[in-house]
Amino acid sequence: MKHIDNTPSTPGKFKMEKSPYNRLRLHSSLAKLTIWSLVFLGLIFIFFFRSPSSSSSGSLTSDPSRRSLRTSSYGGLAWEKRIKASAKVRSRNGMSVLVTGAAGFVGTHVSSALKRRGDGVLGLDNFNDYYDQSLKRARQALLERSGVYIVEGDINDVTLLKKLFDIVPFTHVMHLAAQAGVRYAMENPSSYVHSNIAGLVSILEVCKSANPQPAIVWASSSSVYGLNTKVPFSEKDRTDNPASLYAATKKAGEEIAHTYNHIYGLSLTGLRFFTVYGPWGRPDMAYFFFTRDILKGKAIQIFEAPNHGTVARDFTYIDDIVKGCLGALDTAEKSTGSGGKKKGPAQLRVYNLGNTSPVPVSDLVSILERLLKVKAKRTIMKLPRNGDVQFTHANISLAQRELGYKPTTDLRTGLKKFVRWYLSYYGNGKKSAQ
Ligand SMILES: O=C(O)[C@H]1O[C@H](OP(=O)(O)OP(=O)(O)OC[C@H]2O[C@@H](n3ccc(=O)[nH]c3=O)[C@H](O)[C@@H]2O)[C@H](O)[C@@H](O)[C@H]1O
Repeated sequence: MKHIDNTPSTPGKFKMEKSPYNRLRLHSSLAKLTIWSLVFLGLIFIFFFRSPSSSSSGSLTSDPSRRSLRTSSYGGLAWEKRIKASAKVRSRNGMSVLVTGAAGFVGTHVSSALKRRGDGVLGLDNFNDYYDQSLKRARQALLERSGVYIVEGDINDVTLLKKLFDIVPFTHVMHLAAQAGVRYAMENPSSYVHSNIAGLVSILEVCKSANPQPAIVWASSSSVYGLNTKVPFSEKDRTDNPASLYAATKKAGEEIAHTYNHIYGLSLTGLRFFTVYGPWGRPDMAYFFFTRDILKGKAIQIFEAPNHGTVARDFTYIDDIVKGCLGALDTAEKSTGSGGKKKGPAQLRVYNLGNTSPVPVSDLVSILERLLKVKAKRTIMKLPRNGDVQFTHANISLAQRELGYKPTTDLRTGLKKFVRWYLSYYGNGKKSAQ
């Protein structure tokens, strides 16, 4: 091999680098260098794209249950300016409220109502893909037009939460971010633990250390009444028969709230929402996807309890729920702790926010048929054992007395408003919800 190496191909013209073999060697070394450089670059690329951004805690990316894999990026003067402007109180005695889950159904309505009356509002939402993200973006655009900024981030991102409290001394937190839906808990159980338990604890941890500590109002659920048979459901009833993991995480949230109130003097109010519906609603809820499917001519399943038992819900219209949320915020007393230490007893409350008139699901479908002027293709199905309960019915006397809560919208009136919104949003059923 050596002699070939040193033998010039053309006498007098020997140039090592021009030897075909050496060229080959050079090429092969270049190729190796390129391959190794590519491998190296690839590793750097993988490292950077898999590791959390420096400004995010990383808990979002490390949890496989989450469907919003975008890490939030935040910081900077412009960002802080937007936050301050959004949270600025514009009315006398107004409050500055951090609304978690602000791009959600209830979150959007509550944020907008608070802003309208001059309170300062800052939203927080992780825009996960549990349902159509474009609907969440449309709600965000709606809020932006009224001056509410939504910070994109996860409630488990404690670094972000602390930063928000550094920028704004929130007087109140309206904690609505959650993994909703009773049936989806069978598909993705860890998402419920991530949002409804770990996320709640993150919020409370940051609130307990904040100075001043804010008062917290948060979303519990009618589902905590589980398999109870005594109706209407009262706050005094036991809540240890959950029928779904969703319900169990909301019940756990109520116990966690008790602990933070007891140890740290946080003022905490849990609101047990009863099947909230209305414009800008959640596409995973029956009234919403029934509307979509009826318009498409697709069959819908109506659940029935054993022995042809009626399945019914105390459907509650969004505007009534918003009034209940504002009533809870307005009557919330201050937290008593400071520097992470309790200074005295603090308020701990829980309220039913329902409509007090349960309606069978089959009647809901009849109302939709009339409003949409389309006959539904009904299939009757046995109530599946996946978290659903047969009925819900709220006793709201406590909320009435203490929050001034008084629902005024019956299901027909509320669905009429929903259908009007649905048709204008999705364009007369031609473009339909996903
Ligand atoms: O109050 C709550 O705390 C919860 O309310 C809501 O749960 P639910 O009351 O179960 O609402 P939703 O799914 O709309 O089903 C409505 C009815 O349709 C029946 N239903 C449902 C689906 C179907 O295909 N057929 C059917 O008959 C079904 O059996 C039920 O009777 C929220 O989703 C939940 O996040 C939580 O906030």
